[in-house]
Amino acid sequence: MTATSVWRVWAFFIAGMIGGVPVLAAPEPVSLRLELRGYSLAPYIEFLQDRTGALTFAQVSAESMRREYRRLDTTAGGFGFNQSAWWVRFSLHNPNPRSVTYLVRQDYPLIDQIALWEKTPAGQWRERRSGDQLPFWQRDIEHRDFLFVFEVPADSVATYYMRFASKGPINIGLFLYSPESLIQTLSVDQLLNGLFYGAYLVLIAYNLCIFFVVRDRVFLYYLAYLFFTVMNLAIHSGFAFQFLWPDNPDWGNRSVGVFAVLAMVSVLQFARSVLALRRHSAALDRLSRLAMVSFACALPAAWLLPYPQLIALIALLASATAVIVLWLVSLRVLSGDTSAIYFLLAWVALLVGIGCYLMKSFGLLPHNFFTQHSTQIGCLIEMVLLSLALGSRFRVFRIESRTDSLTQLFNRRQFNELLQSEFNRATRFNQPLALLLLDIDHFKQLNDQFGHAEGDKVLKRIGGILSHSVRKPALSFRFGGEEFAVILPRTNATDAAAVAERLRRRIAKEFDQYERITISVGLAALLPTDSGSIEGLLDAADTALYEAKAHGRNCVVCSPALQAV
Ligand SMILES: Nc1nc2c(ncn2[C@@H]2O[C@H](COP(=O)(O)OP(=O)(O)OP(=O)(O)O)[C@@H](O)[C@H]2O)c(=O)[nH]1
Repeated sequence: MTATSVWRVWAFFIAGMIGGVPVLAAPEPVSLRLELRGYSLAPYIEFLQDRTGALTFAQVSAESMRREYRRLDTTAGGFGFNQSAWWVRFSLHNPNPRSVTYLVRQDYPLIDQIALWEKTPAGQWRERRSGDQLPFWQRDIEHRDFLFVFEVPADSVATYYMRFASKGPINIGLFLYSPESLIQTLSVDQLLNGLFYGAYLVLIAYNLCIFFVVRDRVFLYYLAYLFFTVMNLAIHSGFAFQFLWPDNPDWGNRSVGVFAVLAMVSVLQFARSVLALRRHSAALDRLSRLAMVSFACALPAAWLLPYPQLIALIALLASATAVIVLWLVSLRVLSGDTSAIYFLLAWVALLVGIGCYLMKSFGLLPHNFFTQHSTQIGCLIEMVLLSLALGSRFRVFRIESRTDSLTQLFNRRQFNELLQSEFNRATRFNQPLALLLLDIDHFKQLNDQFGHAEGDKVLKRIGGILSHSVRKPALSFRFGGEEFAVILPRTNATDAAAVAERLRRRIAKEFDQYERITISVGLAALLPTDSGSIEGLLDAADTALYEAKAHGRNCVVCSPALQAV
């Protein structure tokens, strides 16, 4: 993700440019007869744009200004970035014979200043102030969103005014709740947020443990990206202000830029590392490093630039990061990198999540739980898939660590492990086990005459012949240098000798462009007994190979000590 939060802000910026279509007819008051649960006030709102931000409550509430108000006919008022203050007016009708209490929730928490005016029973206008520029404890109710409590007198219509002003984007999303319904909504909210952030904490703890075990830096980069992503989500949902820096509204505003940049730098570093760009493409690696350094240079902007310019810069960087990562990952997918496939799916999940959020902001999708939280859901899916990308990378490493890179046969390390396990199995089930050691004859001469590169080609071709000719349960290995090995489980000396002879002939026929390429084979077979050992088997095969060389090469020799078994 490139700073989820930034996309959210970007959404409001764009929504602000196209949203808020004015409708002239004044809206009806909201009737409080209803059991209101998260009831959107949007259809009941009138708004007034105060371009200089200088109008006073007395001015905007004057009868002469009545006609200046416009109706908001969208589900959320995205007014984007501007210098204006936005005045909002709505009325609540209480037809009941007693006063009732209701709450209004503003669901976008990054608004600098919110003020609310209501009439007291004595007929005076009373002002209440909130906003993320005030310390958290000054709120009516200490909640991450802005909550205002209203007491609507019996059998009356009460009108309320609100003023929104912010250096960031303005998004007005007002919802009405009865106290009971708010408690129900908040408890579901809490459960879902607990699950969501809990899942992140589990991912962080799990990957931290893995990092301590495997000590691979890619986990650190992943953890950094994970952490900065959670911080971005927490900042934009208001949790960070509520729980992390409730007394520091100034840092609250700057943190938007700081964590967005850190998330972008860390995702690029993670992509470089998990896709092993340095190994696969120096050009792509340089490009991603360049992007990282330029993004890191934007960090001081969080302190130096005015907020709207900062957000514009970050939105630009976020778009660049989205494209760069998509490009890097797609190129690696085309090269057949499995980790990159997971990475691509993860990135797509994130972009789809952001896309749904943007479409909701534009009114193209309905405002519901999924569209409201699609960015968070996209992020979570992204993080799980990135974890799988890491797992796939380790699978590749594991395969590489037991494979010989030139011949693609198992390497010596794997030989030791598999010989041990085949030996144990043969002992347990009292079955025969045979071992062939194959060595190319006069390979040094071939290297000297045709060069090392040609020697490598021969090794590769012999590796190919072995892997095609030796079928499971038999296993072939590059034992080292110009030497190969074949383990033949459940095979006695006679059958093993036949296999060895077949391989010798096959290789002798294979190469006609060089003078002649042949192999010598040492064979040892045993029926494991208490006295038998792996070392004994290996020594016997080695001695037999030595004898094959001594007998003029291009032949198979069975170890006399063991062949009778
Ligand atoms: N091209 C190439 N040569 C290798 C590789 N590993 C070992 N060699 C060469 O294999 C040759 C082995 O030489 P020697 O041990 O003298 O054996 P030889 O020439 O095959 O002689 P005999 O085994 O006695 O028939 C050396 O020249 C090594 O440099 C490799 O990965 N690639």
